[in-house]
Amino acid sequence: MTMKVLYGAGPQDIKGYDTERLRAEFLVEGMFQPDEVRLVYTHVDRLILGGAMPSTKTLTFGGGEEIGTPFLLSAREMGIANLGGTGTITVDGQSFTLENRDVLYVGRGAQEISASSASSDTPARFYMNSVPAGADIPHRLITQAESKPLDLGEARRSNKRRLRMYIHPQVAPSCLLLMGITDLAEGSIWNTMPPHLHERRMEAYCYFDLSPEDRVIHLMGRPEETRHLVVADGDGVLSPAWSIHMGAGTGPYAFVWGMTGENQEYNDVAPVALSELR
Ligand SMILES: O=C(O)C(=O)C[C@H](O)C(=O)CO
Ligand SMILES: [Zn+2]
Repeated sequence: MTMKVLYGAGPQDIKGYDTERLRAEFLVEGMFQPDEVRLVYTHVDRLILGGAMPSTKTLTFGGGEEIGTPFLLSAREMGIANLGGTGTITVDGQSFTLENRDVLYVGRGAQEISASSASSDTPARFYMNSVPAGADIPHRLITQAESKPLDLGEARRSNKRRLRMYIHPQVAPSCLLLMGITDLAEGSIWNTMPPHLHERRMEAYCYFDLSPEDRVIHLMGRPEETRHLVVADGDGVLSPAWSIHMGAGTGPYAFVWGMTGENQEYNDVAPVALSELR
């Protein structure tokens, strides 16, 4: 297992960032590598994000040496979304089979986590978000069928999409983690349109199901001074509470969103009018 650290940046900092620096602070590349577990610890609300892609072997992790606790989840909870082929996550001997777009909630106190794929031809791609937690909540598999759907946007505005909530008070309660997956309707390209801000929660995205040649142009920053990141399949993006987050794809795509902060009120957002964007 590898763990990189990102320290985070504020709106004043990014005024002077060039493309390389902006990408270094906000874009997480290379999370999914065959037979590796790659995590990134960010000081943006202490969210850890990362990927595990078991191909030919079972990957075992869960030690806490990098973060100064006995185990990785001694004081944290975790959501694991499967973005690839069928796979299994075993948490302290309890096994869960995750099909594509199923999500596992792993509660605080888990010690040993292992990940394997049903087939090395179509390996599982396990995407993880972990945040500090104040209570022990039992591990729980949330299948796509159990998630709560929300249909947004319109085809004529190219922003029709179905958002599914998995780790959410009405579906599978957690301490502070929220996690879901949004799929764009065929022909639609815009996510999170119109955009919003939520000062009380940060957010992380992981874009997936893009063709190798396609990209998402992810918009970020203060509404009055936006920046963009050009994002490929499997890349993660950090969105601090001060930043908008929205994107347009050059081809089909989906993304996982994860949030943590002061509350779990999904609707606690401030809409941003498109006329405010610069
Ligand atoms: O397409 C969307 O809209 C989203 O998926 C929005 C994210 O869920 C989000 O930004 C939640 O705050
Ligand atoms: Zn948001």
